[in-house]
Amino acid sequence: MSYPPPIKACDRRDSWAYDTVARRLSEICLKIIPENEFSPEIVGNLEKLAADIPQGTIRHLLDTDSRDATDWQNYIQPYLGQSWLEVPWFFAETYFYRRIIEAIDYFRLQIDPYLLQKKLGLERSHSSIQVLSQKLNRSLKDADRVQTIALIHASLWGNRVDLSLWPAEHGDRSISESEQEKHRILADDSDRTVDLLQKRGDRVDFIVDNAGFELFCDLCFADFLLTSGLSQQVFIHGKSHPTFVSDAMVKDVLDTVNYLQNHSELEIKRVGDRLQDHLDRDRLSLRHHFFWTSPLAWWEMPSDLCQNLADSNLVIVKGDANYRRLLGDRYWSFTTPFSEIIGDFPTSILALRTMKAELACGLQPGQAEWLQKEDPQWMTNGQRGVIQLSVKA
Ligand SMILES: O=P(O)(O)OC[C@@]1(O)O[C@H](CO)[C@@H](O)[C@@H]1O
Repeated sequence: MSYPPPIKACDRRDSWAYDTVARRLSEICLKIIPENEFSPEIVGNLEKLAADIPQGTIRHLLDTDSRDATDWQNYIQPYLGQSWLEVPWFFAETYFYRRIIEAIDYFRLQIDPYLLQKKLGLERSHSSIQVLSQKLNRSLKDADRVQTIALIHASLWGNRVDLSLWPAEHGDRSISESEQEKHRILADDSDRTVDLLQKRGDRVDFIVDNAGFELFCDLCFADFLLTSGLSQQVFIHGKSHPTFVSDAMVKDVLDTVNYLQNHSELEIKRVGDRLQDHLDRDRLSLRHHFFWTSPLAWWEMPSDLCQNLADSNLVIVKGDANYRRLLGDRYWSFTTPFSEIIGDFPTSILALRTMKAELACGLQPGQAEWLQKEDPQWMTNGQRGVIQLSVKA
């Protein structure tokens, strides 16, 4: 298969990619200093990293005893000596978050630098958690097509809250007016997804994205699948180390279930209790793999993970960074069909993504041009999304 070129920050100075590398990454790096109590040495490491972006050059990692060190040596080799702006944007970002792991000595100290943001993100989405909990508890009495689509949409719009973009202190961005939202879904395979789940939804895997409200929405969808009987087994795949500020790890899933279970409001507590029961009965299982923190495209997935996902009936991939990984973060034509890019994925795959980066696929002819006139920020302001399904026969 021939691939279009990868997005690079240096391609366009007015791009979101350029703004992310030239400005946002160093801001994200410096922001975690006051949010944690790091040693002077670690603070120095972070300040040096922030000062190095974007004019500095790519170098090998120093924490060479970490489990992912050999893989990262291979990832870095082709880009040694290039500037942060010249390398592919997806490499620059995943490498940046891995450089933070090095700077804070994460694998030895095990400090999640984004914990405060994750905690605030959950606590400040309280009203939306309350609304969705009530909807979920009621929906379980009649888990029909309409309810299933409602949970698909809730999982999609839960992605709109991304703490690397809208830090939790900016208030509750999670409330979604689902009915008025439909026109903001640029490609909607919800119905075909329900058809697939009703036929063969025994095992569903979520490649989750952000902790906080988005993870809560994904856990509600998982609970709905298991409690309704649509699925017998759900796997949640988290990141192997803190990354992209709010990306969820296994520990964040357990913390979220614990938060729900100990909530004073009964509707919320009921969701937490069911999720704990699913975990206790091994119907809900938690996994992580270093592939999900790598700079690799989905078609470079290691065989062990590929074989594991091949046993799933449907892999649900959440969020913008994971979507970028599915597309290899490349300049596909906006009308290239999603299934053409995803083609050989080991099983059926559903992407639920709000748009926060300048790439897209599977749109209708003329749709992108219309959107550009309607809203020049349509690809990056998180106000539109896609629900795209590629079915493995
Ligand atoms: O995966 P998420 O949380 O939906 O979004 C993450 C992300 O969109 O945030 C940055 C802003 O564009 C990008 O670098 C990255 O793709």
